[in-house]
Amino acid sequence: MTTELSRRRFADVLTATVIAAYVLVALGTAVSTTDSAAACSAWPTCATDPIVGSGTGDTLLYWGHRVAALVAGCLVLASGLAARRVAVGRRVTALVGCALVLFPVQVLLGATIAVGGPSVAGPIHLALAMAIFGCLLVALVFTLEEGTLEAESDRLTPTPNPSPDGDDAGGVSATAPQSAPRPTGRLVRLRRTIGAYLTLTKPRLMWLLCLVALAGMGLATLSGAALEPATALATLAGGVLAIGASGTFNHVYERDRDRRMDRTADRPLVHDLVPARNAVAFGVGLTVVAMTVLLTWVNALAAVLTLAAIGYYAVLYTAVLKPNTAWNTVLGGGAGALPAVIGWVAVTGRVGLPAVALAAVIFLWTPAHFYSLAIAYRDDYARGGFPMYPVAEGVAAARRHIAFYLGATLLAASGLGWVAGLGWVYGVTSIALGTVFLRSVVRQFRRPTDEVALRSFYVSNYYLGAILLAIVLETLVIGS
Ligand code: HEM
Ligand SMILES: CC(C)=CCC/C(C)=C/CC/C(C)=C/COP(=O)(O)OP(=O)(O)O
Repeated sequence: MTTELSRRRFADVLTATVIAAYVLVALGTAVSTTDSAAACSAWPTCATDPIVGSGTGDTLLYWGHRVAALVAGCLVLASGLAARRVAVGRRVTALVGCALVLFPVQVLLGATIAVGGPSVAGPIHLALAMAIFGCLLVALVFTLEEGTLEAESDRLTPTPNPSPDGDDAGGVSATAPQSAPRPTGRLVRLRRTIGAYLTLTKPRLMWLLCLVALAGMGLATLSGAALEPATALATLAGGVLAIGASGTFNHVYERDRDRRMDRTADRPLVHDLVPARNAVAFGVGLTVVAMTVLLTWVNALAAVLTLAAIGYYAVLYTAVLKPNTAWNTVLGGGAGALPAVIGWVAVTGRVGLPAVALAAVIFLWTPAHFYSLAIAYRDDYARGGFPMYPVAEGVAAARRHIAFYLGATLLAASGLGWVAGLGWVYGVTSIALGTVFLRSVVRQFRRPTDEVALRSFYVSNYYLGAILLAIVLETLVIGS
């Protein structure tokens, strides 16, 4: 009991340390991409009065970074001391020990940068900060796992949409849907058919994917290119049509498996609300209109990349990866990452590094986003015959991967801020929502229920939505 309690306390301290280390990375990136470092050229205090000196948000960032470094340093020390007292295992002790050794080196590097040391110190400082965060996060995951695994089987609740007869994973569902009764009125029928076609386009995915493309366009303006409103509108319109097309092809290909899954059993093709042949024609039509819009009002490269994205989602992900490998989500993430590059290309006509950095953030975020949902719906995916990661490798392995991909996403998002030169709006948003995302994932270990996993899924969307909005704000609203 006492051991349990002290291990739990250790996990609390380590969670706080991981959050502090993340805040430090994100603040450090924001400091180096703003002019705030110029306001202070001494260490550990500034030569001038920091507040009276400028009083800007940039100065607050700068001081925030120093204070966060102090707090994080104390917490790393506290974690190191606690690891010696609590029976946490050698892996955890070694990882916390690494962070403890690296931290003073990092402080010295920081001081060197503050007093105007060599420019190579900056990237090394960022890399070391990421290494410290990585060590602490992995240590936290191992610690939390020790407390989670025993309780696992008792505490995982049934999937959110359990079939009425409690059909087991892997079996063909006894809940195969009946075709819905046909409505009689013509207007009702028309409304229902339009609704069915709309559902085929997967409209719920569109807001976030449009934000990805808009952020890509915003980043391009930082490189000096001008964004015409007509280009932005045409790119988004082409993107929405393309997502609609690929979503439609996905519905057609998966209609038999969708029938077996509770979450998808009400889809239009399952109920023959739209004949498969008409759906294919609809998808082809949307693709043609998307290409026409992009070729007429944007540029050829944006059109080619959009066609590649449709092929990626509809063929590579849906037909090849999803039914055949547990790596489907990781490899499939490229489809969702492409709109970042498409947005940038729409403005500049070529591919650029910040766009690739944004694409990397989306790519790494995708497993952290989807595995939580796949945990909650694991039985359903098993019924559909899909080897999603939690189905193929188990919930514990999936949860561990969520934490690692989350860490990689947070670091990649800081790298994006650095590469693109984003400022304090992006920095503060990343810190606030990144912390919420981190806490929601830690909660999955503490309370391993499907409800908590689902909540984490939604938080992943808010996190990405918020940092994309911050990029749009900073580049297209404040910066314009
Ligand atoms: C392999 C990659 C991905 C997989 C397997 C995946 C899977 C899913 C699934 C199964 C849903 C629930 C859909 C529904 O019930 O209608 C969903 C919802 C969603 N996904 Fe993803 N996703 C992926 C990538 C992405 C990407 C790249 C984005 C955007 C950048 C995205 C944004 C969303 C949004 C906004 C929702 C809607 C959440 C809501 O209902 O409010 N997803 N995802
Ligand atoms: C510009 C362009 C065309 C971009 C394509 C972007 C895109 C649609 C990304 C993929 C998102 C995705 C795989 C969602 C659903 O997964 P799922 O199909 O496995 O979900 P399901 O189980 O609900 O069918």
